[in-house]
Amino acid sequence: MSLLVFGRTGQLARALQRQEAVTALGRAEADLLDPAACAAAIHAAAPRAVINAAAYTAVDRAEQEETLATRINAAAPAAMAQACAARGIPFLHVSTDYVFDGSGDRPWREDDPVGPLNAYGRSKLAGEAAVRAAGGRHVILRTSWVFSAEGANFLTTMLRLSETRDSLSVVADQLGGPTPAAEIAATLLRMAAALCAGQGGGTYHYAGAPAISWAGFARAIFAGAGRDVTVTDIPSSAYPTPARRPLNSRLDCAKLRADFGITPADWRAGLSAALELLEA
Ligand SMILES: NC(=O)C1=CN([C@@H]2O[C@H](COP(=O)(O)OP(=O)(O)OC[C@H]3O[C@@H](n4cnc5c(N)ncnc54)[C@H](OP(=O)(O)O)[C@@H]3O)[C@@H](O)[C@H]2O)C=CC1
Ligand SMILES: Cc1cn([C@H]2C[C@H](O)[C@@H](COP(=O)(O)OP(=O)(O)O[C@H]3O[C@@H](C)C(=O)[C@@H](O)[C@H]3O)O2)c(=O)[nH]c1=O
Ligand SMILES: [Mg+2]
Repeated sequence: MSLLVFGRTGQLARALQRQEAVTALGRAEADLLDPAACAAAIHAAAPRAVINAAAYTAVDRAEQEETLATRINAAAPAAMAQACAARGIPFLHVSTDYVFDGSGDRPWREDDPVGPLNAYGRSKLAGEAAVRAAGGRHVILRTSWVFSAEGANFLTTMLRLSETRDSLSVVADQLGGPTPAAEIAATLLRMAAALCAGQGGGTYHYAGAPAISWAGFARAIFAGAGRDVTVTDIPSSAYPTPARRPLNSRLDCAKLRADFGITPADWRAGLSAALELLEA
């Protein structure tokens, strides 16, 4: 019995496949727009645990497509969690810092009040509620600012922009923890093993450290990649987007350390590793 992963092409799905011989289902095998098909895929595979690494992640586009985003980010995980509960196997789901409203100046804890500012955040929050409501053994791992050498993420966006630009304006008032996809994959695999061995579960935060602004992250990317791009700090108000984003996106990861002995990765090491891969 292997681990079943929903998602094959995304950042996290790829990292999971690289680290363990999981069965990964792409869109063609299991479309999250068809929740019943996702449940059927779990029953057919009879895995020892299920990790959902698929999601609707286009934050700005979600403002126009909230119904679609909610089907993928909430109805599908609901069906997956129910199927897992029925089979008595653990379900591991991934959520986001965007369930919080970004107020205050201390890192968010798992039991802090949520208040998403945008449609993507609302769809992910609905997914969390559905996974809990299914009543099975589960983990909801909230992470933030995921990056890797592949796929659509802030790192690959910055490198693409640096091909044609020698200066960029980047928001400096949104703070969070950039998180390497490989570290989330490793964490989920450790948690899956623990859950299969009977250890609890629940909602946990896992984000890279130390916290930084998007502008600071951009500077680290250009320094690491040896690209001569000048980054100018701007406030969020100077970078209008369809979706509002939280200012304080920092996640307090103490609970994961206490319960599972897992410490947040330093994103600077993950950045170096990703840049090395990109240069190879
Ligand atoms: N990216 C980020 O910065 C953050 C992500 N997260 C969460 O982490 C998890 C992993 O995200 P990440 O790997 O970055 O996401 P990506 O955007 O890299 O990948 C999304 C994956 O979901 C798949 N997918 C989307 N729609 C469907 C569908 N209808 N049916 C089947 N598969 C579908 C995509 O497949 P296809 O290639 O076919 O489109 C792709 O494999 C998600 O739960 C996300 O919400 C949390 C915090 C930050
Ligand atoms: C390209 C660009 C972006 N920005 C800003 C916009 C935004 O506030 C910030 C990051 O841009 P992105 O579009 O990469 O961010 P975004 O897509 O909102 O990233 C989020 O994705 C979802 C899936 C999550 O769950 C979150 O944790 C988070 O990672 O940088 C600039 O200021 N200048 C720029 O040139
Ligand atoms: Mg994005």
